[in-house]
Amino acid sequence: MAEEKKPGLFGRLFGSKPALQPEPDVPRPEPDIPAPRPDEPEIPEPDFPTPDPDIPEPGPEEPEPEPETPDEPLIMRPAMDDADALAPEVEAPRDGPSWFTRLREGLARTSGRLGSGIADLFTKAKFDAATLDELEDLLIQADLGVDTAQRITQEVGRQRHERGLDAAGVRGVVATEVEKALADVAKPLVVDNAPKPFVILMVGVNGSGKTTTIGKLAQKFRSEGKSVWLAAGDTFRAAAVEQLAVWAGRIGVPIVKKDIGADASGLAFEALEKAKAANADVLMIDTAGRLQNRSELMQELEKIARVIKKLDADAPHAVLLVLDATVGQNALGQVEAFQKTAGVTGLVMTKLDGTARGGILVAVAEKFGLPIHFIGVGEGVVDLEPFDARDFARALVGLD
Ligand SMILES: Nc1nc2c(ncn2[C@@H]2O[C@H](COP(=O)(O)OP(=O)(O)OP(=O)(O)O)[C@@H](O)[C@H]2O)c(=O)[nH]1
Repeated sequence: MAEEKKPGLFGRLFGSKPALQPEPDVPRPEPDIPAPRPDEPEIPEPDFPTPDPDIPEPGPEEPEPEPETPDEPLIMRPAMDDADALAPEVEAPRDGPSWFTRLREGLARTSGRLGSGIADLFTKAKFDAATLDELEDLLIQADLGVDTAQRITQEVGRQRHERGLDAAGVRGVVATEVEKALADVAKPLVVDNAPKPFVILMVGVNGSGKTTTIGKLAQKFRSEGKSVWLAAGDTFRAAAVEQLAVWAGRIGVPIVKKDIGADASGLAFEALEKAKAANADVLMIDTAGRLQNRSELMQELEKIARVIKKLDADAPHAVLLVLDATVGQNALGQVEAFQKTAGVTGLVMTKLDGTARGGILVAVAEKFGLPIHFIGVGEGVVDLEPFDARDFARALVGLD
């Protein structure tokens, strides 16, 4: 019998259709880390000796770190350092389904449940107040939030009364109302280039998709011709550093990393120093996944932000909270906690393909009004795109 061919790392990162994630109640503590296959090119060996992990901790009360410390962080540079010389395999495929098609497919679980639920409402003898209550329940079950569900239901009731609505009409009203709710938060991430680099701090709970998102964004920036540096600030888990190094190697960008247990703020500081010296356009700093109720870990985030300000008073220029859509209502608590501690400036919602409750994005938008910059509907590099309110709203209810 022919052995089933497993997708390799390349397939997982850049093309193949991922298996849908289960819907966990809590964030998964240890996500799968893509491991390089033996037949794939090795990441280039560093030119630098392995540093002493005990780096001085720059802090506000402590002396400024010297520009050149003896314990240089490990910098892995890509074989090609030319922004135009992207390795061909990291180029996003130009053919294949459009983003909207992938978005629709990604949101199929949510739109399938909503769509069939709405269709069922029309099998009733009459569309009355009880039917509207059922519609409201459906919307709440899709995690759109009570306020939004009520508002949409009222609008459906009004339009049904005025002009009559069939199932498609109801889906249209839902899409329009969702789009209105999201219009103000759908904002692109603007990377401005003065002063360089634009520093992006990525935060979120374990397994939310931070590292993967950094890889996808780095690839995007590179394809726009920007020079990108990565900092492996998750100094708790060797696998996280390795995962980021795999992305860096494939995309062809330098990564700054230290041994496990090193101080994350010191690493961030040195990475910014190096990226500045290299005149990089963008520096993305990964951070350890943390539960929002672990105050000491949350304080570490504050420290990273504080320390890099010594080199650039405006850094980090963006603090992106990566939210896993499959955690449902937990996402609301995460935004609250990270907003307080890390000064979140924008959101990325991943794994919308792994849930039938993709409406959580609407609930988050309504409650916090934070910009939503990107959404993810799969593990592939093409499965993360800037957030568009109309596309999302239509895909959410299964409209073209
Ligand atoms: N289905 C699906 N999977 C995703 C998406 N985004 C990320 N993932 C997967 O989610 C898992 C966790 O992603 P990571 O990037 O490792 O998460 P992390 O936040 O860096 O995790 P920690 O290192 O534990 O903090 C990986 O298997 C990713 O491939 C998405 O949009 N859809």
